Amino acid sequence: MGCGASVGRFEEFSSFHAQYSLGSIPKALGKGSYGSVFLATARHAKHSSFAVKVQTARRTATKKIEHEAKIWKLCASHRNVVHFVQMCQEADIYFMVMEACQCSLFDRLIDNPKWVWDQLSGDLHQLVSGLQHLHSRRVLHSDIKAENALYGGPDGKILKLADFGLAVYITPSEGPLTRARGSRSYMAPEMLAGEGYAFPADMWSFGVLVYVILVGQFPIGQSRQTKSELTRNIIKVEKEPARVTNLANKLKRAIAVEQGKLDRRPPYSSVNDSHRSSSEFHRVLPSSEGSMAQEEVITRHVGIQMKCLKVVDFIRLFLQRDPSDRCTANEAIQSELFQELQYMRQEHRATEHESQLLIINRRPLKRSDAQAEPLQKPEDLKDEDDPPRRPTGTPQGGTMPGAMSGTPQTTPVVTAKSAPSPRSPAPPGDGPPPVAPLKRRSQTSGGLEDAGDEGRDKLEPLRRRSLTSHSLVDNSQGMSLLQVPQRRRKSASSSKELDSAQPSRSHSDFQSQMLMEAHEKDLRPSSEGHQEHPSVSESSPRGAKSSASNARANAPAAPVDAEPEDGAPAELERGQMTKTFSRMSSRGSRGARSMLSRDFSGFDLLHNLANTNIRGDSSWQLEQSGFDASTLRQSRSRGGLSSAASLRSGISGASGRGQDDDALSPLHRRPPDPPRSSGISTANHDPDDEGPRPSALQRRVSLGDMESESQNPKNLRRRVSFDEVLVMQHMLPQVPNQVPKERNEEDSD
Ligand SMILES: Nc1ncnc2c1ncn2[C@@H]1O[C@H](COP(=O)(O)OP(=O)(O)OP(=O)(O)O)[C@@H](O)[C@H]1O
Repeated sequence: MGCGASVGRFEEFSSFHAQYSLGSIPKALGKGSYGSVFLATARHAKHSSFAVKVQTARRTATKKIEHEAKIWKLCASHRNVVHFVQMCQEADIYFMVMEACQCSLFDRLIDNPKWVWDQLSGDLHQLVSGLQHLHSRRVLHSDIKAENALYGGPDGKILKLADFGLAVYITPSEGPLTRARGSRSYMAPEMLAGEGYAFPADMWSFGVLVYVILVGQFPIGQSRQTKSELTRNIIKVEKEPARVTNLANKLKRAIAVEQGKLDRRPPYSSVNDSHRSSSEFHRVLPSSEGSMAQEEVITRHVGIQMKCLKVVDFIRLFLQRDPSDRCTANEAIQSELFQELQYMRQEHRATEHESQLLIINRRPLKRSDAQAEPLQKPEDLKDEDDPPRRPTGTPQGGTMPGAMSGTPQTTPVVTAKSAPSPRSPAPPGDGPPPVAPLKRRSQTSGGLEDAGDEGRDKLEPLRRRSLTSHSLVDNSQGMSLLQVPQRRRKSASSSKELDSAQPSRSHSDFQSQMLMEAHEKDLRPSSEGHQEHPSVSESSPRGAKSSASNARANAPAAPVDAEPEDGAPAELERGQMTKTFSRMSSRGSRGARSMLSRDFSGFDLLHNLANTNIRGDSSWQLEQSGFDASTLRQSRSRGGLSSAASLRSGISGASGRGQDDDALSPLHRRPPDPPRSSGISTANHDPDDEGPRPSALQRRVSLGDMESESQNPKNLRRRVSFDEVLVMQHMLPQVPNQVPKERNEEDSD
């Protein structure tokens, strides 16, 4: 049974303009496939701002609009779901009134891809909480992606799930859904393979989203592949995406190498002060005192890497090919990641050190990369042409909304990879502000009326449509994200933005525009966007619902996105602090060059690991299967100061236990006066470059350079260390990603 029937009919819609005002010039907040979102104010309470999604029945089927509102109402009563206010209708225009948010997660990723640890885990926790709520109400969102997570709440810090246009209410009596829907890059393999899907499909999409947040690219797919190629690549994932596996392995190896350096270095107390002050060891340190210990630097590296690994392991809970191996939202909320978050929030309070452990997605995310995915027809609209779902054998019932409320989350048998703790953390408090330089939309009480008074020149252009595609970055060449040249970004197309200079319009004018837009849309082929997913037909024709095993059997043995194996480990000289430091600063010359060739910070490390080979110390190169972070923890715990510090940063940067602020904080204090002449350019490369073009200085900064020239004062800058660059990241003004403010074209294959 389709979900449309299960949620009942809407009451008569009231008039929108009797209750709300769009202002003399409607202020656009965003534009989607089916309508535009504007800022509105309530007439009876001028200080109340709302967002209203305006859709025309000609553009979007009435049934779909009503279905979206019904599903939304079922699950809107949660802090991590955008609040649904009401639906209004005037003629054939529908006004979906909702809580106004400030920006989407996608906007945030593009505008400022920085994350600090507790903020990241807090945001992820909020997303999982929203999903948990949806699934507990038996609502499958079906379109989890960065564009559909909005920052809202009183201070814009609460992440909320939005856009229920593809959501489905799954009754207990219904079998898995079969029609693929959503954004292809986020679609679960079983969905694309036509194997039937349910709530685990949302969790796969969530895993993809977290990977995008962390790495800046999709776990599967390449930039120039067609939809059918992407579909095949997703379907033929063996157990989990190869990129995820490789990234985890590289992180483990890198951590082992760094830990090995700590074990090899002489005890801190044995370092001769004269040596420290006379050697380059002192000079390369970025702190004002110049007294940061080597182990602190390494400790910081390990801390970042351990955090990266934690998040990658978290992602692996969801990116499992077999839906029954995937973590449910209920299980995810109890994962180790969130347990630590809870500890930090309640007992430890993140220190400055921890909160400044930057996780930066430096990938030049581009909106032009994000392609609109032809979205699928909601389930309730395809009753006539869809095959019936397979019954599950569960008792009939639960077809009315009232039956949903008490229905627990009953996903198919899903097992988390790691046993969650029985202790369920309470939802964390609001995280730190998502981003400082976010382009926040005005939500002042004056609303649109004021906007009109202030002049139309100040109107914010229509928020570019933000849809995600299968192709953020071409990873096929195994290039570091830092090495991937940013393509030339197109300037914003004024024709695709709301003309901020258009004259003030009356309601009828506005209505006319909506009708014109609807007419234009109707003229386009496939304008409804409800067609069968082409890729589904290509890769898994309907009626030929291949099983997972069949789909995998048909796939080539090696994943297309498999990455090269890690390279041979580099040799590490024991007991020489300066050389160890230099080596530490340049793990693998290739990686170091890459790191230093751009503005660089903590999570660039992850990018580097994700895309290049790592060379480590052979004695510390652990077998993948034998590696265990807890083993490292135990081994380090025997080693005194360095051990404690490393563990505090590495493990407890996440866990927050045993923080040694004095030992760790100097690195993380932001220098008061940012020197601009650091020698490291933060400018983006020419988008058309074949590859990165580091400056002469940057080219010199390599492992060999640092070691061979380390005693020459003239070459001080050449010995810029990993961590110096880290700190420079703080010191230098941020170069915002230059993202074309253009609306994406829809894919057309
Ligand atoms: N409550 C809101 N507050 C602020 N902005 C919003 C709100 N809802 C939506 N937007 C903006 O409008 C854009 C389009 O909204 P929405 O995704 O609901 O439309 P859609 O037609 O369903 O889009 P899609 O093509 O993703 O299906 C969003 O990407 C977001 O930027």
